[in-house]
Amino acid sequence: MTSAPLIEAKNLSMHFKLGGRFSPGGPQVLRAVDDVSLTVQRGETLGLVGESGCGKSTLGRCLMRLYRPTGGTVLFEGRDITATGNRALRPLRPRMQMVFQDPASSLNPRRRVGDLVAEPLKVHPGPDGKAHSRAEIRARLVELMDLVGLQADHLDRYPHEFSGGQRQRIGIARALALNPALVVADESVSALDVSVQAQIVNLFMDLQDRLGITYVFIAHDLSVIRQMSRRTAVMYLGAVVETGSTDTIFAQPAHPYTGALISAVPVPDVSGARRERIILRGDVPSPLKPPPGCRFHTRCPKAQDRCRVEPPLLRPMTGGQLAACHYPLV
Ligand SMILES: Nc1ncnc2c1ncn2[C@@H]1O[C@H](COP(=O)(O)OP(=O)(O)OP(=O)(O)O)[C@@H](O)[C@H]1O
Repeated sequence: MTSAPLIEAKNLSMHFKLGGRFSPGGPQVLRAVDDVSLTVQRGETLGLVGESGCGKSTLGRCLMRLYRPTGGTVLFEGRDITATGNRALRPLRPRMQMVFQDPASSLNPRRRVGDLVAEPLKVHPGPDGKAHSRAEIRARLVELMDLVGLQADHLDRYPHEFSGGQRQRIGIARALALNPALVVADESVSALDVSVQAQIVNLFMDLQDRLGITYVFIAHDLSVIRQMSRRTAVMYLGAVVETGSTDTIFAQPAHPYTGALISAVPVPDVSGARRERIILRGDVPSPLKPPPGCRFHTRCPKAQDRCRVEPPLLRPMTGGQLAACHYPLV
């Protein structure tokens, strides 16, 4: 057994080139992900949290190599896959799967559930290199339905016959079809009602217990992140500003941005203490032109002169987490 992390990103960047020579502003570079390093151990969940547009989905897609990063490296099971071509990636594809936010748009409405869930099994051969037989596929479909809490007779129905939560179960069954080691769940419960959300979160956790799957769980909802993930990375404007144990980050946020996110939601505090609400001023700056120094300084209630010029590096805080801040909260 190797102790290498399942997935590791080192100084990962994804810069999109926008416009061209002839567009009004000329070519521009959008720094969706900027110098991010993180590791995810086998069988754990890393929560990725941050406001809309901070780069969570782009980072998830780089980790899965759906995007080829413009800088840095991605290691999957210890192997550098940063620049691996599509052909060489193909045998790895079954090992990493994505569950999206809106199952309605990712499931073709004209195909039966059985066909939708079977598709990955038809595209990819089994571990022995042979195509799956019809009997194998049927048996696997029944098994998958059971795993996600649906019934075998659901396989003959169409997606529109299901509720939002059930459709997400179908999306999860499809993602699990090939026994992935890594699942990147991108806002996978965000579109669901709160009670249904809880059921799907429980399903994700139950599947992790049973199958040992590793999750990168992307959400803007902190309570979902808190429930799901042992470790959390907080992103702001393309960068990770704080990362560490979820319990520590929620109990003692060090970065003022994390503090503001946590203070904005009614998260029960074990000590019974009321948190002071930290109000952020202004809007998130454009990733086309991130502020110099600390990229959060334009909105930070604690910003000082140094923050406007010197970019803070991630460094250990008293609670044990890492935070990129010159003047942390703790
Ligand atoms: N293919 C692309 N081309 C150009 N810009 C992109 C592309 N994909 C994302 N972006 C930009 O990159 C930034 C990060 O987007 P991303 O979707 O990763 O953020 P996010 O945190 O996942 O937000 P959301 O929760 O709203 O999806 C945004 O400014 C977005 O407009």
